[in-house]
Amino acid sequence: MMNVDLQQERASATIDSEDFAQWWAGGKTNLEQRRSLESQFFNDPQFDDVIPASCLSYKERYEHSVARGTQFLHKLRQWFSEKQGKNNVCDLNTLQEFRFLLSGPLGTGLFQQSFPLRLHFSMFVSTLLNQGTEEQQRKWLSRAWHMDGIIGTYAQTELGHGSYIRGLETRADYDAEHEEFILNTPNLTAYKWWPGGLGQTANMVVVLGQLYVGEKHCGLQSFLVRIRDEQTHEPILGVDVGDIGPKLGANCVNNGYLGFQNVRIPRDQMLMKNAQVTSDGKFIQSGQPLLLYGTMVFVRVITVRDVMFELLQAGTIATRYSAVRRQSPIEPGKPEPQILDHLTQQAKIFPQLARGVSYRLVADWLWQFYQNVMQTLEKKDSALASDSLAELHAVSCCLKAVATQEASEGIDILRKACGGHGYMASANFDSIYGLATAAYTYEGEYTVLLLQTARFLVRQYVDSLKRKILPGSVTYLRDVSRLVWGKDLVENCVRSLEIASLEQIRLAWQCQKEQRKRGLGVEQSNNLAGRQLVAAATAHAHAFLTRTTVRELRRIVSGLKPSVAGILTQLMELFVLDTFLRQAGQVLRWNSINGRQLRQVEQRFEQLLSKLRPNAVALVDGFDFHDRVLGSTLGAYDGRVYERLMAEARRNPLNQETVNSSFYSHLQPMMRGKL
Ligand SMILES: CCCCCCCCCCCCC/C=C/C(=O)SCCNC(=O)CCNC(=O)[C@H](O)C(C)(C)COP(=O)(O)OP(=O)(O)OC[C@H]1O[C@@H](n2cnc3c(N)ncnc32)[C@H](O)[C@@H]1OP(=O)(O)O
Ligand SMILES: Cc1cc2nc3c(=O)[nH]c(=O)nc-3n(C[C@H](O)[C@H](O)[C@H](O)COP(=O)(O)OP(=O)(O)OC[C@H]3O[C@@H](n4cnc5c(N)ncnc54)[C@H](O)[C@@H]3O)c2cc1C
Repeated sequence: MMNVDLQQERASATIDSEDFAQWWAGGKTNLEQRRSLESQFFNDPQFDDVIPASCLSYKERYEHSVARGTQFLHKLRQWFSEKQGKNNVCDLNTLQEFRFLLSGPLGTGLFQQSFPLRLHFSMFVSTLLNQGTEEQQRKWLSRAWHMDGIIGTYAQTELGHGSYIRGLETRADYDAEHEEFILNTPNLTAYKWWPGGLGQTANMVVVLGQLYVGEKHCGLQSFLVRIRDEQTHEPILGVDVGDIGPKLGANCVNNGYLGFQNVRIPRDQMLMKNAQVTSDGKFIQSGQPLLLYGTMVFVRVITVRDVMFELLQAGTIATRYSAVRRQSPIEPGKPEPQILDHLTQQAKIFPQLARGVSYRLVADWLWQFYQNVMQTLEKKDSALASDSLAELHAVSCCLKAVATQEASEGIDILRKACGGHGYMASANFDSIYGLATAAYTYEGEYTVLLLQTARFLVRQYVDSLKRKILPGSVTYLRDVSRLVWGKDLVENCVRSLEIASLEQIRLAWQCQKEQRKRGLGVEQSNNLAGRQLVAAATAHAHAFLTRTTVRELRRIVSGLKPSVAGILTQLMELFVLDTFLRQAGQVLRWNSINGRQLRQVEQRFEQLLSKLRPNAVALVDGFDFHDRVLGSTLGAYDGRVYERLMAEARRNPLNQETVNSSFYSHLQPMMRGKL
């Protein structure tokens, strides 16, 4: 039976959640296909949970995720190859599509704490694709794609170094006589530490190590290394491998450690698309060295989409729960309202929904931009390629940093918006938050990535002073006009964010110059200007996110059904106004905006909350998360929150006996003074 409040919400909404769901899924066919695929898995008893996953031990969780992961991949592959037909070869688009099935809603529905085979596709296969020569791809790619004797992962980070990649200590020495590389872990800090699936799952890795040919250091290169025997799965001689242990979240990923002692691999297992070692030991750098970092760029790009889903999963749970939960009369003597009617509750939840929708539009744009840059890189026009890569790096770094930070913060706001019940593991905010906050750190830590973007921004700012043509993402730096507060509030807000960004970049540049004038070197000056540089990259990200959201929505809006267009326009506006208000410190620092104008924004913000209120439940229904994807007692479609909370408590293994054995062994002796 459906909760009556949710029934009422759905009946009185002015948008059709099905229309929204079709747009969200990329069309009716896509939506139907996704639902049919999900039902094949979610209705299959072999994918049911007997015991709540949160009640399993760490080891049991791993074993469960491998058992389920292999069944999942087997079934999914069959479905995917039928769908792809003859096109079932591994290229960038196919990989992205498949990876999305693993880590998007379907994968999340089956693995709330992720699973260890994910890295094989997102990082191992993508590295072969990006960094392997054609010959290497012929040898390895199809096998890897079909997991034919190969389960891979990406081993870059070490115990001692993660952010500063050039500091990695793993060594690969070329032995010309045997045409082999010899891999070594010279000390404890050189142990690989963190790679997902490395602990007990993977049998091959892409390893990043410092290449030496004789005495000559040839920089970091990537190597394909077998670490476990294909048949027995025992570690190869000289390989020391294991799992690093429980973490704050993502506890089924099987993150591992790895050390090498004189492990030999053939010469053709260095990935040689951009750099080669000839058989007689000549090192040739034939491509742009930075392409070695290509896998990281790829994952940063797709992470924006991953955290968008996590934020909206949490948003769906909090919205439905807030429509079911009744508490605290607004007027004395009146019935307790749905907590969603408290304006402050709307102000916690709706901006997160708006942010998620904005990330969706920006993630689509970013993926397109990534593909365009990849095509440019193939054209071998080195100047153009290097400019495009620099822009892609800068944009993807700040978007990944800010999106993961805001999504994690948003998920925690949504968790708190569910009061005490939000803290239950069965509400599922812990898993969702655990994954989102991991993304804040992995694939480039937040501050470290913002500093990368800031370098690019300062350079573009200096170019703007020289009146040079600027890349698309920063053309606004050419516009030095002051803010003219007009009728269009959205435009006022976006423009003031752009001005704040421009001025903050200018300030960061001035700080660097001041330090240089004091006689400090470039690096020390950058370090001392660090706070301003991070503020500049953050301000740029906000300006870019708002401008891109507005532009992308306007580009597509005419092709949408009026009710979908209407709610998306409200959400876009809410996102822009919310960003402006949250960044008010920066905005007011760099723009002349008076109290009346600020109040105008606040009033419109509050008005938008009221406008969205009647459609909130229909909107989150439109994201079309299956109950299994939400995995939450608070967020299920039928709204039977209290029944589910109680049923889940009763399923808890502790409640399977009326008296636990610890009573006889400890409590009773304590009470009888017999300890
Ligand atoms: C079921 C559903 C579940 C979903 C969720 C599941 C979660 C669990 C599983 C998730 C899987 C996670 C997988 C994670 C994997 C990893 O984390 S892999 C390791 C990633 N590591 C990093 O990202 C390290 C970050 N550090 C760096 O990238 C770099 O070291 C640096 C910070 C960028 C600095 O590099 P350095 O070599 O020191 O170079 P610099 O001297 O600073 O820069 C030189 C110039 O190069 C430019 N540059 C740097 N990187 C790139 C690049 N990638 N592309 C292009 N250009 C680059 C840099 O800007 C410099 O340019 P100039 O300013 O012009 O000199
Ligand atoms: C869940 C998870 C999964 C992961 N999966 C993988 C994987 O599959 N493969 C893999 O190779 N790695 C993986 N990693 C490792 C991950 O990429 C690194 O942890 C990440 O890049 C951060 O590096 P670090 O741990 O060295 O942090 P640190 O760099 O030590 O960061 C600590 C602090 O130092 C600051 N700091 C560091 N450098 C600078 C600087 N230049 N300027 C200013 N401040 C600085 C940071 O801002 C931060 O506040 C994973 C990590 C996690 C958490």
